[in-house]
Amino acid sequence: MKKKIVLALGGNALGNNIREQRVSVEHTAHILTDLIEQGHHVVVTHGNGPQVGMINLAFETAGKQGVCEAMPMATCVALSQSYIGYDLQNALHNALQKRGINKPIATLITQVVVNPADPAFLNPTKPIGDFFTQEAAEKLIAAGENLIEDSGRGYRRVVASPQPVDIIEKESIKALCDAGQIVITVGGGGIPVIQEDAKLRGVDAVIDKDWASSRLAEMIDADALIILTTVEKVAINFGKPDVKWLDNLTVAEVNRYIAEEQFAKGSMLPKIEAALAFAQSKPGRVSLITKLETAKQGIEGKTGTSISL
Ligand SMILES: NC(=O)OP(=O)(O)O
Repeated sequence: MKKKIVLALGGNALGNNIREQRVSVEHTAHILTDLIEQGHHVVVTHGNGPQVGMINLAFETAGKQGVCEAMPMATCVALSQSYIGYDLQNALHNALQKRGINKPIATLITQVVVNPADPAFLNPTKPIGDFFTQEAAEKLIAAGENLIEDSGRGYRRVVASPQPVDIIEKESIKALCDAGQIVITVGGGGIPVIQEDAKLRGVDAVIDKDWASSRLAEMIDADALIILTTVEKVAINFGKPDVKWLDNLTVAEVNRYIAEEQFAKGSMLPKIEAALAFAQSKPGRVSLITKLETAKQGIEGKTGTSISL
């Protein structure tokens, strides 16, 4: 069955730097083309953790040298949307052309409304940019910066990550989808903005792309939300001898595993919660968590971890 699918690309679909990204998006584009060739209507979203950190650091460094002013984080997210969107749009165009598929592709600069009273503004948790050694991190923390240890891989800067409340460009996304176009949107979770009287103002934050993708999937009435990550399936008792890889889950089962603290905070837990929110928003909606390489089999119900009511 042909489906309207919101597909959230993780870091492994993009790479961690400019060179890796160029190579990774070609591979990603061929897999997206497989889905498009099957007749699925694909809306692509993506993360930006490494990229937005790199952009922010570049402007901060240039600012310290008096070359230009430091760039506000909301503008750094906008730059990451356009730069990643360009690479994806270019690679997808080439992959589609190679198979003789003529389909318009549009990358949409997307603003996402957040609540200025969101407690996340008081507790930065979203890792961005490159990794630091403990020694380097301690110096930056002493200088007033926010860094945390990220999943045993080193220290990274962290910024606030409020919940997405609304997507300003949702009607444009719907119109492009309805016209049969491939849309790349809510890149990096969307540009975080707050509503002040009748105006929108960018704020210093990076929204979680899985949560923004879940909200988007609801708003455009998608059939499926696919969150791509580094593992083919979600597991409970992960890293233990009795590890169990999960196939098809109900909302109730997921809630039970969350209560048992089966999923790592800042890693699998936000993916599960975002997937759960979409799956329980309406009967018939399905969320799937899997790897980029197994997305096609996942849609066919052959692998991945799916969640439905
Ligand atoms: N914005 C966001 O969630 O990016 P990552 O997925 O790269 O962390």
